Amino acid sequence: MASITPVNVTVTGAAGQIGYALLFRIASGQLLGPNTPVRLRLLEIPQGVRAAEGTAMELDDCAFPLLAGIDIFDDPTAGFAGANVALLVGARPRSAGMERGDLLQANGGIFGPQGAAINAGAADDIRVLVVGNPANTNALIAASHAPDVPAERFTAMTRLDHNRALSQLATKAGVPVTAIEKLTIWGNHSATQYPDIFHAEISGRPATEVVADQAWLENDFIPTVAKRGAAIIEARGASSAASAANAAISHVFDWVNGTPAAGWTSAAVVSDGSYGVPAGLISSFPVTSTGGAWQIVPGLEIDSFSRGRIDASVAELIEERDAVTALGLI
Ligand SMILES: NC(=O)C1=CN([C@@H]2O[C@H](COP(=O)(O)OP(=O)(O)OC[C@H]3O[C@@H](n4cnc5c(N)ncnc54)[C@H](O)[C@@H]3O)[C@@H](O)[C@H]2O)C=CC1
Ligand SMILES: O=C([O-])CC(=O)C(=O)O
Repeated sequence: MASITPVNVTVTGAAGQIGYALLFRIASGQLLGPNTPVRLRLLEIPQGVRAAEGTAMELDDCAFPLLAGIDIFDDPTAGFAGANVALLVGARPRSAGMERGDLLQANGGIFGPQGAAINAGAADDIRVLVVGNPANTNALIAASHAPDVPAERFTAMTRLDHNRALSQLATKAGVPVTAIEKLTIWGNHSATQYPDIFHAEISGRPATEVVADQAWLENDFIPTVAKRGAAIIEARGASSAASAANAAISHVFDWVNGTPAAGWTSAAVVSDGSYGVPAGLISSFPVTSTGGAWQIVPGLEIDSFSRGRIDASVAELIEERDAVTALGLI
């Protein structure tokens, strides 16, 4: 039986391509589970509102039993009022000739005010997933503008990278993805990310024994996973949308409902200093979820190959943090 009070879910960039792949799945109950009604709050820029209205008409036309209402906003304060879950998808993409600093500046102009609006009016149990790129640093900017919200409630998405790695490893090993456990994405959602199979198991056996192929690992697996976003853009003429929406659904579902007893998944969460990642950075780790909170999997041994790769991606995160600090964005 459906519980009575709907959960308020705010989605930014609702009229974009990920938004279109995401909203119907949220409304059908896949974000929070089959007993939880949802009220959608769509946040767009003014130019996106008309298209969001069209999507809302289609959502109405699905007559989803769990969809308790849809509201559309172009003002962050209104859009995040009462939000229990916020999916920050809308972001400023890099355009031709744009420098890295310009990109960070433009996104600071989006994620700073959105963080402040979350701080001002979201529900006490607000959980935020940042999808819009550069996702880790956008999450850091939003969190820094929300001093009253625990930093652990701001996360960034590396679940798509995790799923990409699962799929590549399963294909190489000739097993279903369900045979694989304990794979990890470390660091930044960027080409420096490190997909780590050194703790992974395939049907209970060490993945590095099943796939004893260091050349494949270094020259194929790691670059394929890390550059998959660019490969999709090249092939499709547009960036990943349905797979990104799918990953966002899984991230939030697991956060709220808990991860299975065995294994772990990957998410970018605020570092507590684990694994040499400076405290306060939002970096991808192996994580489990219980009681509605992510926990970083403790105590894994990190060999020197992995250490170098993790450090390189974390160095990029530090650079991004220093750049947005210098720009006065955090
Ligand atoms: N973390 C990840 O794994 C992935 C992240 N992405 C990122 O997700 C973001 C969205 O991707 P798409 O949906 O394909 O882009 P899109 O360009 O199709 O849609 C973005 C939407 O955001 C809206 N928007 C822009 N600024 C906004 C603001 N301040 N408030 C509310 N809405 C705003 C735009 O009007 C547009 O409708 C991009 O930054 C993309 O790089 C994409 C795939 C994977
Ligand atoms: O590069 C992009 O805009 C898309 C992206 O993050 C991905 O597919 O991982």
